[in-house]
Order: sequence, then structure tokens, then C-alpha cells
Amino acid sequence: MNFIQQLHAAETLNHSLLCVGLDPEPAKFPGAWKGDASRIYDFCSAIVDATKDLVSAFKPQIAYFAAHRAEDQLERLMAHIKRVAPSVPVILDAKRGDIGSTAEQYAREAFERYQADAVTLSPFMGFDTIEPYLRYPDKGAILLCRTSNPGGSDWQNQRLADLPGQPRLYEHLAHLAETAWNKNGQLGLVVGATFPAEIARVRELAPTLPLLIPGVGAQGGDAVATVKAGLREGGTIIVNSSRAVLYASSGEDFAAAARRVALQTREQLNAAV
Ligand SMILES: O=c1ccn([C@@H]2O[C@H](COP(=O)(O)O)[C@@H](O)[C@H]2O)c(=O)[nH]1
Repeated sequence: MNFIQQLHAAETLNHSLLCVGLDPEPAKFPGAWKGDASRIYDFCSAIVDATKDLVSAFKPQIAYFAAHRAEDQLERLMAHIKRVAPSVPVILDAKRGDIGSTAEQYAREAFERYQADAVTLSPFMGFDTIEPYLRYPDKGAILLCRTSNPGGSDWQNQRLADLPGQPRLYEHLAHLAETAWNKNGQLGLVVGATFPAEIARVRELAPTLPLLIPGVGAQGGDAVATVKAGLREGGTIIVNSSRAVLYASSGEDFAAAARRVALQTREQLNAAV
């Protein structure tokens, strides 16, 4: 099964559009684990175990592991997810972007070292920096398009004066990703839940691509508006929530609390379909 097929299978199995983001911050860990980076695996695997039947994907963000020299724990976590939730695809949020020879190494890191099913990429350096990831035919490559942060507007909303109709940068990227760049149907796009109008515009330009949508929960994005703007027959959405789920409780009940928030979020998304 390729990434897109895996995603659809997990959506159906778990009746979910929710992706739980795995952004471990030891300073926020419960009880005796607080501040202890050697507990990153224990914390994240407990979250996985508590939510694995509620999600369409998991999304570990690599910086939260690398910052604590915890790449070995990320490897163990990826293996754990494959073992306990083999139907749930894992998106490695790495936002890589570099020349082709370096991109080949990043692709090996994501797909061979970590066994990710998809990876997030910055398309800023052009198609030759994306192509090495597409040599893994079963894997997904999800390109930053209209990001959830306010500063995303600095570049992504600028108009490209040389192109017919002067599209905005994010609009042109959405078009390329739906058409010329999507050689084997492996691409998806990142669009922030904080900008529902832009989600709708990206969906117009890229009717079939999966949209990874971070920004509900801690960033305040509207779950209902996200579903209305992004979900179409033939074009799914992967709605990510990280901190709101991970840190729903700072006590020993953190995994049960994470499950409650994941369940509520899944139901909110499903009610908007
Ligand atoms: O535009 C983007 C792209 C990626 N992210 C990532 O998603 C999560 C969001 O975490 P929350 O705690 O739910 O806010 C995080 O890993 C970001 O690096 C994003 O927020 N916006």
C-alpha cells in the first residue's frame, strides 16, 4: 500500500480525520518524568497507545527529538507505532529542503532510517529538491504551501507578477503540486487551519491532494471551518493537533486526558463532514 492508500484505510478504520502530532517537550512531562529527556520515548509511546484507534495519522516533529539528542528514541517510537498501529501512517515533520544530492540523504533519513510513510518538505528551492523523495514510490511528500504562522504571509501571499493572472506564491505552488510536479501521485500540501479561506483556495487549485492541516488546538484554528473548507470527495484532509492533545493534563492521567481530547477533536471534525 502506498501512503495515500494507507491514509484512506486508517481514516476508514478509525473513522477519523485527526492526526496526533508528537512534539515531546520534557519540561511539560508529568510527575517524575518532568525535565527528563530520556523519557521522550515513554511519553510518546503512551500517547500513541492511548490514541491509536482515534487517528488517521501520527506526525512526530523531528526537532523535538533532535534538540534533546533523542533520535534513537524517535527510531524506537517509529518502530513502536509500526508494531502497535500498523494501519496508521506516520508523517515525519522535518520540513527539509536542499539541493538534490543532500535531499537524497534527507530522503534516506526519513524513509530508511525512520521508516516514515511521508515527510514534510519546503518547496522553496524548486522541484529538483523534491524529486529525490519521489524515488520512493510508496512514500508521500507533503509540501509547505500556506503555513499556519502569521509570518507565512510574508512570502506565501506575494503575487508572482510574471505569471498569467499573477497568482499568489501559495496558489502557484498548489497548482504545480496538483499537476506538473505530482508525477506519481505522491504529493500533499500543508495548509494552516488558521487560514480557512486559503484552505478553500488551495482546495480549488488542488482538488485531489491530501491536505495536512496543522493549527487546530493550541494555535486556535477552527476545526469546523477547516473541514468545510478542505474536505472534498476525492480530496482528503489530515487535521493535526499536537500540544492540545499531548499536554491535556500535566498529571499522571496525561494519556487518558490525551485520549479524551483526541476523541473530542475527532468527533468535532466528524460532525462537520
Ligand atoms: O504550517 C505549519 C506547519 C507545521 N506545523 C507543525 O504542526 C504542529 C502544530 O502543533 P500544535 O501544538 O498543534 O500547534 C507543530 O509540530 C508544528 O511544527 C505548524 O504548526 N504549522
